[in-house]
Amino acid sequence: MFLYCLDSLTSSLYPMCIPQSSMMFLPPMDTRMQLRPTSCPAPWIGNTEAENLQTQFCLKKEVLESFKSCLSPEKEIYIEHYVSGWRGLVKLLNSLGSLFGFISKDAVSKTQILMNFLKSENGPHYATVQSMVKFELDNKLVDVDKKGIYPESGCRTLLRLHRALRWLQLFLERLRTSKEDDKTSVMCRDAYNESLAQHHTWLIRKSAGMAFYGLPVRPAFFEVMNVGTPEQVVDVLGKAVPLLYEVYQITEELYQKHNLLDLP
Ligand SMILES: CCCCCCCCCCCCC/C=C/[C@@H](O)[C@H](COP(=O)(O)O)NC(=O)CCCCCCCCCCCCCCC
Repeated sequence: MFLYCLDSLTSSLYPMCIPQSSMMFLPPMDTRMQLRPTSCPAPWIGNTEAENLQTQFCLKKEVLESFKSCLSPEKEIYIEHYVSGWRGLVKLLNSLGSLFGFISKDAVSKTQILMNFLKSENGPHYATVQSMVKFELDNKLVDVDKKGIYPESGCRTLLRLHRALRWLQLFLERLRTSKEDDKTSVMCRDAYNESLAQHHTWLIRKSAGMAFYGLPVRPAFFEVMNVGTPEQVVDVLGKAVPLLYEVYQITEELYQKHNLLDLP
């Protein structure tokens, strides 16, 4: 079955092939037709060129810089910048259309939980991932074995983003080393199967698998990142991937040390 999908870059329609057996996981037709939610206009569409420049998403500025600033010289991870890196990614995701809405909604909800902790009276304890872990464990604010009275602790919320960070790093590495004709949907699916998928229910895995078919082709995806020529994109990805890996590894070791990698 072919569906026509709005190309997020050129606003033209491009065909995407969807297996018939998977159609039941798609959102209702009226949602599919409106491929970009009105509340999330494409970031590059403004009334004037100046507005376009101000509102355009930029991978380097909104993601790379945030993840760079989230590491302190002592290798502590600042939650505020970590969250801001995720928010940049959500902005990019929103620009790809409403097919990805259920993913961005979950990411927004998780970043919001962390921001709420940061703004609360306990805010200073949530400055870094390290201080958050210490504070929540010392004060028994984490459901360790099964869901209980703290279903939305900072530790379990950040763990979900942490697992997604592994997917992101694997996906970006595939993109970086890909050739022009390689399929973004395949790169995304392989990275997902190697990481996040094992933590997701069957329904989420099927829905995510369907959404991947809606990804723009590689050249269009590179343009959405807005960092310049394909060579420049590859260069930025070459800086982003090791950085994301470092943030991932620091969190992974911390969570491992405290037995937090399987929080319900
Ligand atoms: C560009 C393609 C984007 C594909 C995204 C691939 C990841 C697929 C994730 C599917 C998540 C589906 C939503 C629901 C998830 C939750 O069930 C699940 C468990 O939470 P719970 O324990 O509270 O129930 N949540 C999670 O695992 C957290 C998922 C967070 C996903 C954030 C993804 C943001 C993606 C941003 C992509 C931007 C691409 C950038 C390329 C330069």
